[in-house]
Amino acid sequence: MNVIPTAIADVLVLEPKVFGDERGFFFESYNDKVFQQVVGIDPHFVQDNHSFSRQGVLRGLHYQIQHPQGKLVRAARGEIFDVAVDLRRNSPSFGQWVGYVLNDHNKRQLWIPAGFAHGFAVLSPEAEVLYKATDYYAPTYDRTLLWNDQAIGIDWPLATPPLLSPKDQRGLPLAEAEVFDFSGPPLS
Ligand SMILES: Cc1cn([C@H]2C[C@H](O)[C@@H](COP(=O)(O)OP(=O)(O)O[C@H]3O[C@@H](C)C(=O)[C@@H](O)[C@H]3O)O2)c(=O)[nH]c1=O
Repeated sequence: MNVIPTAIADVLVLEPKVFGDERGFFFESYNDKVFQQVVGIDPHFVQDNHSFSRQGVLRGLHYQIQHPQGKLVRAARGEIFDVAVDLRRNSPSFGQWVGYVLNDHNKRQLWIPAGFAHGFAVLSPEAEVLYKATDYYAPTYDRTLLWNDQAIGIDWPLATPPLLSPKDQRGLPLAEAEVFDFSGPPLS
């Protein structure tokens, strides 16, 4: 497992070791012991999610203001630009974002602890995204941060306007969004 730090200390890119042979490939997409060693926390993942989207779809930026979820994200098919925005009010990186290309070739995973908004744009004709979450879906507390808020300034690699859900079209800019009152250490 190769661990790549990002500009936001608590967000990490994880690169699993892939074993290729004439049959194809094998890799451990999650190993609890290794995760604890490289990330330094003991997560309790309780939900696995799987979504399919077509090119140009953008999902996000989502967070739960109570029962915040840490997420371990990967693209099992296709390619996405995956983004985390720090919403921990007292964090030195509050309001900052990081974004990485995750695809079925690089097999990179993005670890996003609780306290962040998360979203992704689909760069390939189709993409299937799998992610683990450390808390359950809690629709009452589900919030959407506006994907193109100028104050955040995410540089989405999109040639045309994205396809958004009605909920995501109504996302709030950072200045109006509810944010988290903790700054860290990261909650899993
Ligand atoms: C997220 C979620 C949705 N749903 C249902 C509610 C709704 O009817 C349908 C579609 O929900 P959404 O439109 O919120 O799906 P989506 O836009 O894919 O939401 C997801 O986006 C990415 C970026 C995330 O980070 C996730 O945490 C989640 O918020 O699925 C669940 O049953 N469980 C869940 O955990």
